[in-house]
Amino acid sequence: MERGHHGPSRDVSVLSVRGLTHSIGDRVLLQGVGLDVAAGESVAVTGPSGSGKSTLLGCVLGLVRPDAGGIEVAGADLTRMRGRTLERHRSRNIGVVFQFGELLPELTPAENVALAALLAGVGADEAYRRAGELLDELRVPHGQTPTAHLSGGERQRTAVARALVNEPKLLLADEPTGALDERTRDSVADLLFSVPGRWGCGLVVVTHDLTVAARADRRLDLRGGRLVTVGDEPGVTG
Ligand SMILES: Nc1ncnc2c1ncn2[C@@H]1O[C@H](COP(=O)(O)OP(=O)(O)OP(=O)(O)O)[C@@H](O)[C@H]1O
Repeated sequence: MERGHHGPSRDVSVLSVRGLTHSIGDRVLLQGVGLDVAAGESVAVTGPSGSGKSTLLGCVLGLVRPDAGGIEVAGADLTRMRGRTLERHRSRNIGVVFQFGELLPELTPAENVALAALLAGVGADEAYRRAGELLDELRVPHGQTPTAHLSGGERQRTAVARALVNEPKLLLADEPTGALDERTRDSVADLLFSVPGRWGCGLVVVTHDLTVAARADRRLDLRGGRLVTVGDEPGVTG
C-alpha cells in the first residue's frame, strides 16, 4: 500500500473546491464554499444539523450536481465529468466511510473489502490479497465469519479497509463514529486520523462529535452556506 515515489507530500492537492454553490428548493445550502485539502492532511467539517455537510460530501463524490463551482479531486474537475468517466475517477481516487459502514452483512470482511477492489476492475487474486493485508493491518479478525457477527468497532475498521483498498487520494468519512460507544469511537478515530500519515491521502471527516473533530489538522464549521475555519471566525457581535 506504499504510495511509491510520491510519498505523503503536503504540497500535493487532493481536493480543491472553488465557489461551490448549491440550493435545494429555495434554501441556499452552499454559498460559494471553498475547501483545499492536501495529501497527508486531515480536515474536520462540523456544523448544525441540516446545514449541508452531507450535501457538500455528495458534491465532492459527484453524486450531487452543484448549481455552480468547481471541484477538483486528484487534479481533475469532476463537475465536468459524466457517467463512466465520473465513476472511474471516483472509484480510483475517493474512498468513503459512512456512519453505519454500509457493509454487506452476509459477506465476510475480506469479501466486503475485496468487492470494492473487484468493482474497480482489480483481478480477484489481487483484490483478495489486498483485502487480507489491509484487514490484518487494521486488526480485523477475518475468517469465515459474516460481517454481521463482528462488533461495531470491527465493522467500522472493515469499512475503513474497504475505503482504502483502491489506494484513494482522498478519504471521506460521514459521521464515522456516530453509531459507536465512547471507547470504540476513540479507537476508530485513532485509526482514521492515522490514515493520512500512513497512506498519504487527504482525509475529510464530517462529524457532530467535537472530540473527534478536534483531532483533525484543521476544523471547519459550515454555517450560513459558508465554511469558516474554527479559531478564525470574527467575534460574535450579537
Ligand atoms: N435530495 C433532497 N431533497 C430535499 N431536501 C434535501 C435533499 N438533500 C438534502 N436536503 C435537505 O437539505 C438540508 C441539508 O441536508 P444535509 O444532509 O446536507 O445536512 P447535514 O448538515 O449533513 O445534516 P446532519 O448533520 O443532520 O446530517 C436538510 O434540510 C435536508 O433535509
